[in-house]
Order: sequence, then C-alpha cells, then structure tokens
Amino acid sequence: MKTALTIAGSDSCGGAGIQADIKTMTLHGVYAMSAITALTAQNTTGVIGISEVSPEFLGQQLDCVFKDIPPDAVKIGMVSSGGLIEMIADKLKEYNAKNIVVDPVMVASSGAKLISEDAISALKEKLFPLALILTPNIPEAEVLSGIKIKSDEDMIEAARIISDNYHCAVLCKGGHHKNKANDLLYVNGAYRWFKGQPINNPNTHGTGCTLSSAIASNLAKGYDLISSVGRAKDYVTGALAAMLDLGQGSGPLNHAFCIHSE
Ligand SMILES: Nc1ncnc2c1ncn2[C@@H]1O[C@H](COP(=O)(O)OP(=O)(O)O)[C@@H](O)[C@H]1O
Ligand SMILES: Cc1ncc(COP(=O)(O)OP(=O)(O)O)c(N)n1
Repeated sequence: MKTALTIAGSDSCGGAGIQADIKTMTLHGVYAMSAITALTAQNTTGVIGISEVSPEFLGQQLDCVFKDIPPDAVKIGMVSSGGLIEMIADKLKEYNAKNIVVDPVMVASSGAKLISEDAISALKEKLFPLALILTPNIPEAEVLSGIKIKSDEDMIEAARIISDNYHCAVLCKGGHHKNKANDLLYVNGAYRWFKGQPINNPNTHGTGCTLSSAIASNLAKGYDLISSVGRAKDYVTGALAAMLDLGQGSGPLNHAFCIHSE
C-alpha cells in the first residue's frame, strides 16, 4: 500500500486540515499518516481558538513517522509560525522526503488568519525550495507574487513569478476568481489550465486542503504531476458536486461521495 503524510493543523469540525487530508488520502486507497502543527477550535462559521504544538514536539512526530513508515508523498498545510516551519524543513531534508506538496494556507474561508507574518518569510526561505508543487489560492498567490490578480493573464503571471522564485511547479487555484472552477498550473516554464464547471454550492470549507492532499495521494500512487493535478481536480469536483449541507456556515465537502452508504 502506498503511504502519504500530512503535516497540518487539526480542524475540530472535520472539513479542512488534518481531517480533510486523512479522509482524502484514505478515499484514494493510500495509507494516511499525520504530524499535527496546531489544534484549532473551529466550525463552519469560524475559528475561535488555535493552540500550536512546540517545534520540538512536531519534530518528534516527524521522527516517529519517517523512521518507521517513510511516506511516498508529503502534504504540508497550515503551519502558523517560523519555528515550526524550520523544524519541518530540517526534517524533510534529514529524511530526504519526496513528492512534497505545499499548500501555503494563510486565511480560512471564514476570514480567520492562520499564519503569522514571520512564518510567511520562513515559508519562502525554508519550505518552498523543497516543494515539488505549491498550491496557493488567489489571495495567497497575490501575497507571494506581489501582484494583484484580476484576470486569467494575471493568474498566469503570478504563477510564473512564484515558480521562477522558488524553482517548483505552482497551481494557482481559481476558487476566488470570477468563474471559480479554473485552476492554472505553471511548470517548467509552461502553463496549462485545468478547467471545470462552477458548482453552485456555498459549502466549500476545506476545498484547498482536499485538493492538495488529493495531489499528494496521486503522486504517492506513482502518477506524474500533471495527471496527479487532473485527478485531484476531478476528486474535488465530485466531492463538491455531492452537495453535502452540514452546519450553519460554509460547510464541508462529501469526501466519501464515491461510496454509496445505503
Ligand atoms: N464553486 C466551485 N465550483 C467548482 N470548483 C470550485 C468551486 N470553488 C472552488 N473550486 C475548486 O476547489 C479547489 C480549491 O480552490 P480554492 O477555493 O481557490 O482554494 P482554497 O480552499 O485554498 O481557498 C480548486 O480546484 C477550485 O477550482
Ligand atoms: C486546520 C485548518 N487548516 C486549513 C484551513 C483552511 O482550509 P482551506 O481548504 O485552505 O480553505 P477553505 O476551503 O476553508 O477556504 C482551515 N480552515 N483549518
């Protein structure tokens, strides 16, 4: 069985973070492992508390995983401080981790900030250079590229700037853009659109986490990068189109849409 590790924050309502990642990896037939960076107290209406683990404890979790069951792919999500990022970078290098997908999570869909300013510099300096692919949404791509994104051409230019700076592939996700369903992959100096039909579903909590962990799952299974992105996009589309409606705010996806429970 192929294996994948998520390094991310826990979401108490189960729609994003570690919980979304483990569901996604499991539904892909990949054995899921986790190293938790922080506990969040959140639901579909917002985040009310964040409790970070220490860098040392995160390091212990990573040692336990890598020494015992080395992952075929690694997904990194919410990491809110510079010390945690440095620990992750050191351990990924120490264990020569492969197929690293970094989702530079900055703000939750509910508006809560999930990263400190010092962590953004640490992400750029320490973690991005180790990544195979970064998966920013539009606001994150604006922060990382330094340009405003108002058009499809701006998405291409932002992805090019980020890819050139950190020498990795960049998937600029379009959920916050006009059509909502078109993502732009920039890799090796060329771009490619992954287009979808916009789904009229307000329940989008955890779409970004789900997409990045689906990419990691497909990489773990041996698919190349372009196939992994295409398959991950299809998975998120299916989970969103299943129209699960839970909670009072922007609810979670149905990660198990492909399993019929009755
Ligand atoms: N209404 C929608 N219809 C179809 N696909 C969507 C919709 N909203 C988001 N997506 C898809 O969900 C994925 C996550 O995108 P996005 O919402 O931008 O990320 P994040 O959750 O990090 O903000 C992308 O593949 C995007 O195209
Ligand atoms: C613990 C935790 N991690 C990440 C997020 C944000 O999830 P993401 O899928 O990137 O974004 P939205 O779909 O919620 O916009 C979170 N809320 N909690």
